[in-house]
Amino acid sequence: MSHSPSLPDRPTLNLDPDMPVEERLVALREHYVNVSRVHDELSDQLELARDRQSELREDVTELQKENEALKTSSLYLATVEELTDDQVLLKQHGNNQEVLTDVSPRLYDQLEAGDRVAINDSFAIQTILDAETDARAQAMEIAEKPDVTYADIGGLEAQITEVREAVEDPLLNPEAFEKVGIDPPTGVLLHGPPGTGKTMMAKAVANRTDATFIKMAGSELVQKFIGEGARLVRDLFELAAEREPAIIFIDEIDAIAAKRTESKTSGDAEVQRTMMQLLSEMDGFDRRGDISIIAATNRFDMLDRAILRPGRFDRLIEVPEPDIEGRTQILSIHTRRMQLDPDVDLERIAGDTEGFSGAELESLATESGMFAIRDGRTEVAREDFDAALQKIERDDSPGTPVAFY
Ligand SMILES: Nc1ncnc2c1ncn2[C@@H]1O[C@H](COP(=O)(O)OP(=O)(O)OP(=O)(O)O)[C@@H](O)[C@H]1O
Repeated sequence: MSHSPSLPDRPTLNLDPDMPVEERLVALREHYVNVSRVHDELSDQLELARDRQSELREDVTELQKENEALKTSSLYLATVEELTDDQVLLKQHGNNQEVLTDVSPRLYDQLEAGDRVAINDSFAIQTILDAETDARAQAMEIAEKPDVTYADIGGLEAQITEVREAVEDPLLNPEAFEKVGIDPPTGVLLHGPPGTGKTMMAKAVANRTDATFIKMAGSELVQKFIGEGARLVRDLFELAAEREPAIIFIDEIDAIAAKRTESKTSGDAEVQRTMMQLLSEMDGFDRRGDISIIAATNRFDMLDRAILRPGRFDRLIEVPEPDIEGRTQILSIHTRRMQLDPDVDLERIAGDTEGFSGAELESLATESGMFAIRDGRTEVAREDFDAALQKIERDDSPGTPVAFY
């Protein structure tokens, strides 16, 4: 990289008042010549600097493009097998395909055989994965003790009771199951429309039992970590064993456990491998009560029945859209930190929001607060809820179904 050239010395002019006029004139001429030279040198330098600036701008644009590409495209994982003189031999995970690829000198210097890297469709290396950016860390959300409690969940009393029996009791009181001589359920499957509180329930059990909450999203396993699904599932169970007591929460399990389709693309094979790994982890799972598995889906109809066999997800709990009573409770939970004008009638609002999920009721409350803020008030009034409701209904229409179940 070029360094900035040093600046030319500033010419000095020493005019002795006693000098004859001619000599002063000569000195002035000389000074003029020097000043012009310095001016030319500085102009040259300025031009060089401008060139450099536009080069750097191009670099920035290039890097921004790379950055965008990195954010938007699907990435595949590969391991560096060997570094040749100026190329890198990679082995792609999942299909074990070997490819030789070019790399920039900057990346080349950082690479070592054995490194795990993310590559794009054209096998260009996008990033080197270090311990932190390793797929395991990215694919799992881990919380020591999530802060959601049962009191934060509205309208799901029966479901909460079932979850507590199936997950909490075996964790807190395993002897009871031993004494009675039954095995606790292996896995609990929560199914129902989006935004109805499934994730919240899993977090609340973890909170109650002081368990580590480890979440993995099925869709990410197959879309983002192509070729890594099976390994990540294995890692998930290993991590849970390290962090006992733990609750494994697999969201959108339908993404890895959908019924087999006719098409036989490699993507399907990869999904199958991920699901087989999950089934084998569950089958080999020694249910001692300190690790619980909860999965959730909005697409119960799509599930491969193999995952519902005894010893797998053998406890099904339906989490429906809230009824009017549930909606009232959810609204009161999400408005409990707000100052409500006495004319706000949550039951009436619940009556007007048939078909709303918990998540949608939460946004209704937030949206109402926004209307109050816009109006310069701290108290939220009935008309704010009316305006929010109108806005949400307008945004949803025409024809976008609220839930898809
Ligand atoms: N029953 C409920 N009580 C209170 N809040 C709720 C309820 N259901 C949903 N919410 C609100 O909606 C948000 C999303 O809910 P959650 O993530 O539990 O839904 P989910 O059923 O897991 O949805 P998805 O299927 O989309 O993953 C929560 O953070 C919460 O604020």
